[in-house]
Amino acid sequence: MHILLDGKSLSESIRDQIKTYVERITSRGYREPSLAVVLVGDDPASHIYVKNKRKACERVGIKSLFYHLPQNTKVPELLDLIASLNSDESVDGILVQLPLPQHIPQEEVILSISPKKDVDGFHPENMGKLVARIEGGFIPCTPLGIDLLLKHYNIDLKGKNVVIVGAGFIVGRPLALLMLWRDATVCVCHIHTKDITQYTKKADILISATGVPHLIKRDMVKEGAVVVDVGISKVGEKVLGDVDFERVKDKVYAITPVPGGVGPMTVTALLLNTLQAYRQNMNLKDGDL
Ligand SMILES: Nc1nc2c(c(=O)[nH]1)N[C@@H](CN(C=O)c1ccc(C(=O)N[C@@H](CCC(=O)O)C(=O)O)cc1)CN2
Repeated sequence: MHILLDGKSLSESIRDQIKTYVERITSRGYREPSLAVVLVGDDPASHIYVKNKRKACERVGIKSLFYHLPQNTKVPELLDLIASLNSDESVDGILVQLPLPQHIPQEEVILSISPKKDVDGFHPENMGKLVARIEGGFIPCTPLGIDLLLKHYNIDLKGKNVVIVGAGFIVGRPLALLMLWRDATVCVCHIHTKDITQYTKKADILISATGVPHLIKRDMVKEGAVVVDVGISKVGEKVLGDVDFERVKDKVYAITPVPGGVGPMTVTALLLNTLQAYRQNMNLKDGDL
């Protein structure tokens, strides 16, 4: 391995810059940016992610408003809350933590969030901008975090074979669109793909987002590839990624660790999206600050 793609340290440096920006803007009399975080139910992992997101907001001076609704919340109650957040001018971004309890239709909830406040980038208007390569929409946080990480380490994507394992709504599908936007040749493998190794072995850049611990073995990776691991699974006391890091690391040019790779970049991308929502809401232009 030549390079460890260190999302933790890149995140710290981006968050320092965000903090400086927020301090500067508030010292000039503007209000602080704000993010409303909505959590429905008691999924333990979601609780941890939400706690981390709120802590990250507070550290950079973004106000976080937290709405914790019970597991048996009725759909209209959640939609009413979102409607009131949509019309509250002091709220810049709205995030509904996924997954939602089974009785709540995810699509209906996502559609109810104002695209201007959709800092997760899941609303079809923002996904559409990703398809059409229109600047100014919100890019989903994990794909944006990966893009920033690859850019920071000067990993060029133009004409490269990017193979994504996992076609989920939060990572795989929007990431494929973003990689296409970066002029990569993109292949997406999913649960019905036969013999994924034939694809992964051809990847210049292999990105796995399945949540299956150690799915990606040494013989599935091309020599000198860049490997990005989005998976996080708890196995006993251990946190494992999708990639068998110890056996893969000396075969590749660059690889992300788990933890400390893509995870912190996801949260940092959320802070950047919230800042973007704030600047658009406050009508701030680049020259203003
Ligand atoms: N509304 C959303 N819901 C969900 C999203 C999302 O982007 N928006 N993504 C995932 C979970 N997720 C953020 O919500 C997330 C997962 C993991 C991490 C992270 O920092 N991981 C650490 C390891 C943490 C551990 O030890 O368990 C790391 O990789 O270093 C951040 C965010 C589903 N839901």
